[in-house]
Amino acid sequence: MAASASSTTLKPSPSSTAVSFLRQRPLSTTFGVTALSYRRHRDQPRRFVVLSLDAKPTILVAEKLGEAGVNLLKEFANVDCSYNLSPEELCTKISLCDALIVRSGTKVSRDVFESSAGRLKVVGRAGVGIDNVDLAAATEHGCLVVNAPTANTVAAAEHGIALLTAMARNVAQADASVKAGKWLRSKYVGVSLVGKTLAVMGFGKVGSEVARRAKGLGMHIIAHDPYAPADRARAIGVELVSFDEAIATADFISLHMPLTAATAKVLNDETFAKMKKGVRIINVARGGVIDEEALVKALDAGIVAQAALDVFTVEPPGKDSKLVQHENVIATPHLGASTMEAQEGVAIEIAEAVVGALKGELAATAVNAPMVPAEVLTELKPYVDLAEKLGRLAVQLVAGGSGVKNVKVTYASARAPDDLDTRLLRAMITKGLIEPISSSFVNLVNADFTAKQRGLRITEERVILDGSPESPLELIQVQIANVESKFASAISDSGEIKVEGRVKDGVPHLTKVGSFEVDVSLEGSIILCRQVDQPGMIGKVGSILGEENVNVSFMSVGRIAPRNQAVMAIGVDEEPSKQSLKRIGDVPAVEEFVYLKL
Ligand SMILES: NC(=O)C1=CN([C@@H]2O[C@H](COP(=O)(O)OP(=O)(O)OC[C@H]3O[C@@H](n4cnc5c(N)ncnc54)[C@H](O)[C@@H]3O)[C@@H](O)[C@H]2O)C=CC1
Ligand SMILES: O=C(O)C(=O)COP(=O)(O)O
Repeated sequence: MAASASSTTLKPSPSSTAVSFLRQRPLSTTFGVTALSYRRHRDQPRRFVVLSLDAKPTILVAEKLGEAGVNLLKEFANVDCSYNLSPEELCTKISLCDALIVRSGTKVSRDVFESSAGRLKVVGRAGVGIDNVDLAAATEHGCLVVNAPTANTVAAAEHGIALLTAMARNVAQADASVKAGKWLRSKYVGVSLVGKTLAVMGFGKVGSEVARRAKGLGMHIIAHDPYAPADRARAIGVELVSFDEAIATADFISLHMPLTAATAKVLNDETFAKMKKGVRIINVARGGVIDEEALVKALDAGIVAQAALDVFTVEPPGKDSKLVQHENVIATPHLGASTMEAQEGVAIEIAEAVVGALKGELAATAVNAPMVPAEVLTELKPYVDLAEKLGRLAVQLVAGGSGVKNVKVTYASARAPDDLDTRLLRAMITKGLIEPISSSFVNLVNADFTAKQRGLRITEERVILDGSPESPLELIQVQIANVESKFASAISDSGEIKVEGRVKDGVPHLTKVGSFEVDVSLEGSIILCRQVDQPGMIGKVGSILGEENVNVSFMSVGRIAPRNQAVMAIGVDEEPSKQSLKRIGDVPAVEEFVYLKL
């Protein structure tokens, strides 16, 4: 066995699949005709008439975009700026366009991709969130989606601070009352910010900029972000704390996490009840992170004294929305990114990305998966699944606050290094490591870029096995160094979180956790339990899950020695309830356990 080690360069490779992906449809066939129309004479069959022939592509800009960006687009393409299109009008126009640029106000639905009949090659989102673009449909139609993730960070942070200060001093309500001819000086006495505790929930690009600014206002800043490195927070004088501590001690809570399955309605009846009475809430992230009905109740009960909201679950919110109409709520119409400067920056960022993508260049901010040559994908498919799932498992084993910086991936294969392109596998491991903890979408095009942006260093090692290389890989191992684990048994003898997997009969399997051998197919989700090896454990845990009809797909026990420490891996098809997980934890022989979603 020989080992060769290498580091990822973290530079986009010009030979990336993105290039072949975009070039699958030759530009000349779609760019040759920029405007088609048909005339139908009463007695003649329908026929198409070419109105103009042009070598330039056509870009539809469907929402207001900064002038500098529009000018950049015009140097390369015919640009059609048509705002406020109805869904039907958008679908009609799109069949004549090679690229589309939108912000958050345009729904780029499956219908849009279907109506484009294959001509649309790039959708550019002039901003961060791409929840208004049907990514699955885009990918199915071979359309690349790019966004502009950094140019509006400061604008969003500044808007958060604007809402914080305006709320504390009742600026919006007082302004309305003066304009209504009133002079209510004692009604609008506010609260001071200096010395108050602000909890920043989500310490990413926007959250950390908010923290920096709020420190300048003399506030004490704490932050909750299970995945942010503590040293980055410490560097700007911010203490990372648990979710419960953050919400229980804060006078002000500012939300800056992405909307994910884990953050949806994270502020709800239960969590409002844990807050300090009179807390004030700011939301410039996504409306869906708050249970809006629960917020109205908390405002009525005085638990929440005031809320300042830029984003809503449904935008625009209904005119009779109790939340918007609440006297202690101030609201803005999703203005976080709306400064002249941010919009110019975003416009340039997105124009460059769209033009580059139309030219077939690598798109560093691509957010959907490009197509990989079919023959490569067929062979690698189960390993691709294995890679992503090992990444997802590994990152979920990290204890909050640890930060993930150094990941080592080992591929054991009998193939010569040149015969195994690991870029796709590395991208999928990166996707698995990053997606559960961020709003980033990771694919083959943007994996290295995203990892670098997050300070995540992925090193790869090839272990060359003897024998005939029938399958591309024998095993993949993912190790995360310098972190603590919420499941101590996942730490290997050498001190890293370690998971290892193989493909068996075309199905990815988890075969090692820490130093324990297990064997569980990576379908559904997994419960890992460490216990004292003894008879009856499988039955006990199985019957707890059985009682609530959770189907166990696989169970395996890896142990050090009979009647010694053992790790049991249980694959489950459905998500067990919190109560069942608690009951498993309460089984006397169970020393620790963790539930991991795949
Ligand atoms: N209102 C507006 O106009 C704008 C809104 N946004 C929104 O602001 C949010 C933040 O954007 P960025 O800072 O650019 O994203 P980011 O990806 O840089 O930061 C998000 C942070 O949230 C953390 N996080 C993930 N899960 C968490 C959890 N369960 N609890 C606490 N933290 C968690 C991540 O570790 C990451 O550090 C996004 O939702 C984005 O869509 C961004 C720009 C403008
Ligand atoms: O960039 C984001 O995520 C935003 O929420 C900004 O949206 P907008 O471009 O202003 O419609």
